[in-house]
Amino acid sequence: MAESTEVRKLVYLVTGGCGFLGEHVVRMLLQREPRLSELRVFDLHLGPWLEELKTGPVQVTAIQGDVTEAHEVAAAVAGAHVVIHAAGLVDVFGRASPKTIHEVNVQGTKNVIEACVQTGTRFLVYTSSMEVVGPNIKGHPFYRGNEDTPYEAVHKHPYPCSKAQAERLVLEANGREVRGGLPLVTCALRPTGIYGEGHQIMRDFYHQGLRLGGRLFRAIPASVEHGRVYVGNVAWMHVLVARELERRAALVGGQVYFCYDESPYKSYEDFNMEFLGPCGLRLVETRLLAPYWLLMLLAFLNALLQWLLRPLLLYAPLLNPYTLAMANTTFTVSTDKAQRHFGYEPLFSWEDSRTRTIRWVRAMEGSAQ
Ligand SMILES: NC(=O)C1=CN([C@@H]2O[C@H](COP(=O)(O)OP(=O)(O)OC[C@H]3O[C@@H](n4cnc5c(N)ncnc54)[C@H](O)[C@@H]3O)[C@@H](O)[C@H]2O)C=CC1
Ligand SMILES: CC(C)[C@@H](O)CC[C@@H](C)[C@H]1CC[C@H]2[C@@H]3[C@H](O)CC4=CC(=O)CC[C@]4(C)[C@H]3CC[C@]12C
Repeated sequence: MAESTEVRKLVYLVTGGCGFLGEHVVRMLLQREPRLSELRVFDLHLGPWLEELKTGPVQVTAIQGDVTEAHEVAAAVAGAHVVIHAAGLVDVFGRASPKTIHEVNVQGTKNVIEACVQTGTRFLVYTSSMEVVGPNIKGHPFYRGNEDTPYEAVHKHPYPCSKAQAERLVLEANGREVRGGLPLVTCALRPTGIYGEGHQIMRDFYHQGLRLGGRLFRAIPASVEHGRVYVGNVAWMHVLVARELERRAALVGGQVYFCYDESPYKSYEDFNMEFLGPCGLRLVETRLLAPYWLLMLLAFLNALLQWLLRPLLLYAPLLNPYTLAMANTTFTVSTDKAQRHFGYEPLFSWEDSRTRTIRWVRAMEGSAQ
């Protein structure tokens, strides 16, 4: 960890800094980056919690802005030493149009890259995703794979397509000359399914279970492994790689890193029950009641209903053809690339991550009663 006596001279910008991951990155930077003089938090929707951060030694600058607006991005980037680009439209439930997803995730990332080049910011960390790799449209499993594991990364859904395009743009920008004549250094982090305090999908599962009398119904075989990672460890990897980008530019620049930790390899639903079970929910076995063909039918009916209702209201259930296919395809990673390249080790153990997440769900429980 950097010496606490270090001079505070660095300016960081976190785009999407008020999101689920973004907030944890902001808080982790304030706790573990002693060289910070200013932390800029750029987001379409600023959170009220930012105000409480303005009493410390670091200047926290809240910037309400849109990454699809190049001039707003350039104004936020100008003068920053490091940009952590976490802003994105994370939608696999049909809430946003493919066009909007592309505008935010791809054009928004282009705007961030160009802003770095035009204003002279040299270090860019992009929050990519496991989805850039898979699961692919053919449902091929990716079992304990790494950054070099061969895999046919073919996608049709707008979200993984946009993340793959954005990641490619970031990696291709590595080495571009920025204002002042020095090279841009970029890298991309690929978290698996992030969980932890503030995870909206976990909140949705919890509320669904409350509505169903404390029960959730299994849709996915326990044998299907799905990679998950605690949000605090994702935030920590961002802080660490941002710190090492300058010192290890030749090694880290232009690289991708899966982001995972010691969270156990389980099915998506069984993993969620690690937190929802201690909060009173139980997972009902439905093997005989809900064969896969019936789940697919229900998923397609949900998609049809969403389309029919769209002129009237947004109907966006957890179960749709894409989410069912994702959940039903094994995708787990096992790699030491981040450890070898910039010394990443999870900051939070599985036990600590689980305890913190359960505490958060229980706090929701209190607010739900
Ligand atoms: N949630 C997950 O399991 C995973 C997420 N990721 C990536 O992590 C990043 C953050 O994701 P989450 O925190 O889960 O999502 P989130 O939706 O909680 O956070 C995204 C943030 O970006 C902001 N944003 C959206 N459109 C914007 C725009 N046009 N201009 C400025 N800000 C905008 C939102 O207001 C929000 O605060 C995303 O890039 C996502 O692709 C990667 C792997 C897994
Ligand atoms: C209704 C049941 C079929 C239930 O099991 C569906 C679960 C489903 C909502 C999730 C299963 C896999 C998740 C995705 C995965 O973790 C990878 C992701 C990476 C990201 O960058 C964003 C989130 C997500 C797409 C994540 C979304 C929720 C699932 C599809």
